[in-house]
Formats: sequence, C-alpha cells, structure tokens
Amino acid sequence: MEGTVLIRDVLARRASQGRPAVSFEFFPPKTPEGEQQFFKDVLPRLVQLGPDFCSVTYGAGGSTREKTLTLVERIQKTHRLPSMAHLTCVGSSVAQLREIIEQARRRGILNILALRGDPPRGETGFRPAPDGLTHAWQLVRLLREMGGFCIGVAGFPEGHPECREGKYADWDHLKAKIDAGADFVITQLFFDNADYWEFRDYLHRAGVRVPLIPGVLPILGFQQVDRLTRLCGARVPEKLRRRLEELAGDEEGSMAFGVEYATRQCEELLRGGAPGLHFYTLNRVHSTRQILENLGLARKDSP
Ligand SMILES: NC(=O)C1=CN([C@@H]2O[C@H](COP(=O)(O)OP(=O)(O)OC[C@H]3O[C@@H](n4cnc5c(N)ncnc54)[C@H](O)[C@@H]3O)[C@@H](O)[C@H]2O)C=CC1
Ligand SMILES: Nc1nc(=O)c2c([nH]1)NC[C@@H]1CN(c3ccc(C(=O)N[C@@H](CCC(=O)O)C(=O)O)cc3)CN21
Repeated sequence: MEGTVLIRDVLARRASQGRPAVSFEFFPPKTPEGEQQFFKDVLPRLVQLGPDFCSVTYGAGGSTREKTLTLVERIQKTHRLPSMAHLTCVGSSVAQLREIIEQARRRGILNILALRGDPPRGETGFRPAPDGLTHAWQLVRLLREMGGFCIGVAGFPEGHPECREGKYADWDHLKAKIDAGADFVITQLFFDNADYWEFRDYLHRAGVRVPLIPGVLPILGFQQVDRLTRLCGARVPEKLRRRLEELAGDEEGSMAFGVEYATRQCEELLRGGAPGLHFYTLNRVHSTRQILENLGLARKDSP
C-alpha cells in the first residue's frame, strides 16, 4: 500500500549509512486504562528517541491477538513510525491466517514478523490448529505467495529450546525460513554476546546475507529475568544471576545494574558489527531511554 514504509528498506538505508537500526518491541496493553497510558506516556516518550521502527507482539505472554493490528495501525498513523505486526500460527487455520493477512494489508500493515508461536499457557508442546501450520517457514511461504509483504523471522542464538537436535539444526531451520523469503531476522534475547557471534558466523558461512538484528532485554530485576528466561529458554550466565540475586528487593539498584549491563552488551554488539538493536521494552520507558542515551543513539532533539 502507498505510504507504508517497508522495514527492509529502512535496514538497507541504515546499512548504507553505516548506522545501526534501532527498534522497539511492544505488547498490546490488556486494559483500557493500560492502553490510554501506553498512548499518552509510553509511546510518545519512546518515539522521541528516534527509533527506526517498532513491532507489536501477538498473543505473547497471554496478551490478546485482536489488538495487534489495531495498535500497529494506530502507531503508524499517529507517529508515522514504520511498524511491524507479529503473527503466529497458533490457533488459526490457513484460511483464517489468509484472512488476518488480507485484513493487515487493507489496513496498510505490510511488515509482518512471521512466527510459529508459543503453546497456549498450560500446554506443554506446540500443536498445530486444525488445517493450520506447524512451522514458521510455512507462514513465510504463505506471506510470500500472497505478495507485497516485508517479512521478519525469529532467530535463536542459543538454539530454540524445543530443537532436540541442537542449535546447529535449529540454525539450519532458520536458514530455511530465510530461503522461504524472510527479509531479516530478530533474535531471541540473550545475555552472552559470544552466542550471537557464533550464530552470526554460522549463518554467514551458510550463505545467509539478510540482517541479523540482536534482540536486547533491558533487565529490570531478578524476578523479571527469571520469569522471562523460563518463557524464552534463554540462559542466564552464573555471574549475572548471582549479581541479580544480590540486588533482589532493591528495585532502583537492579534497574541501574540492568541499564549498565545492556549498555555494555550493546556497545560490544555494535563494535562487532551488529546491524541494529531491537529492544524488548515491555512497554517501559526508563531503561531503554537510558541505554540509548548512554550509547549516544538517542535522537539529539529529544529532551
Ligand atoms: N508472540 C510473539 O509475538 C513472539 C513469539 N516468539 C516465540 O519465539 C518462538 C518462535 O518460533 P519460530 O522461530 O517462529 O518457529 P519455528 O517454526 O521457526 O521454530 C520452532 C521450532 O521448530 C523447529 N523447526 C523449524 N523448522 C523445522 C523443520 N523444518 N523441521 C523440524 N523442526 C523444525 C525449530 O528448530 C524450533 O525448535 C516461538 O516460541 C514464538 O512463539 C518470539 C517472538 C515474539
Ligand atoms: N518464546 C518467546 N515468546 C515470546 O512471546 C517472546 C519471546 N520468546 N522472546 C522475546 C519476546 C519477549 N516477549 C514478551 C515477553 C513477556 C511479555 C509479558 O510478560 N507480557 C505480560 C505483561 C507484563 C506486564 O504487564 O508487565 C502479559 O501478561 O501480557 C510480553 C512479551 C515476546 N517475545
């Protein structure tokens, strides 16, 4: 659709300028009050930092799916910020996925993060919906077939936790998603950059040339990291875990530590040539803003 900026073009422009692309991830607020706060306090402050694009989750951590497209449409309209809707295979037949995708197109949403999705809460393994899809690469293929979309996919620097054959097999599956037509990759959160370097080098050797954008979590505290890493299967290095345990209960201290940790992680990623930084903001402003200011990546005219 006219007017919609494709994220692959944003990434290409940043790469040609030798500047990292900065992006923010949000989840749809659950209540009307939460939504009001998001549009009044959270989004404008983060947009002021000058991100290159943002994304909105779909059924993540129990959030509702119906809101994803509405939120993306509203962010694109009110802030003219290129935005991406996450879409998963969970609970939808192929016919229903086609309908959601056509609805997205009608609403000017052309950037899609194509995911298989997590099993619903309480269920252990992923089960495809009747007449649904089993793997993210099939959703990538469907989007390509339907045409006109810019497609992102998830990558796992430690390997996907469900991939029994190990991380190299998982990275081969990621290559299959890219071969099916994905334009770029956003990684799962990770705390040890060595995992990202190995992941990147493996894929590069396999011939992958699309941007592999590291996903970064601004750590808020022990409980949050514990809960999130259970959900995502990311490993917490022993030294980091001990430091967070020591700080447990000290909210300000934990947050300050988290900002320092992410700042150093991001600095090293950028020095090593990462094409951008994708922040899992969890709809919070403070830490992400601090980190970007530390990195000198916050837009200059922001207060
Ligand atoms: N709801 C949301 O907004 C978000 C969800 N996520 C979650 O991150 C994960 C993303 O999964 P994806 O990477 O999109 O799914 P995927 O289908 O690429 O991979 C899921 C699992 O299937 C395996 N697999 C993939 N292709 C295979 C093949 N051809 N043969 C055998 N095994 C294969 C993978 O190694 C992996 O273990 C999910 O848990 C997803 O829900 C991540 C970011 C945001
Ligand atoms: N396996 C997996 N699934 C995901 O959904 C996912 C990842 N990994 N990795 C990166 C991000 C992290 N995501 C998340 C993680 C947690 C919430 C979450 O806890 N949402 C709460 C609200 C929390 C709050 O109010 O502070 C919710 O109940 O929706 C949302 C998105 C989405 N992404």
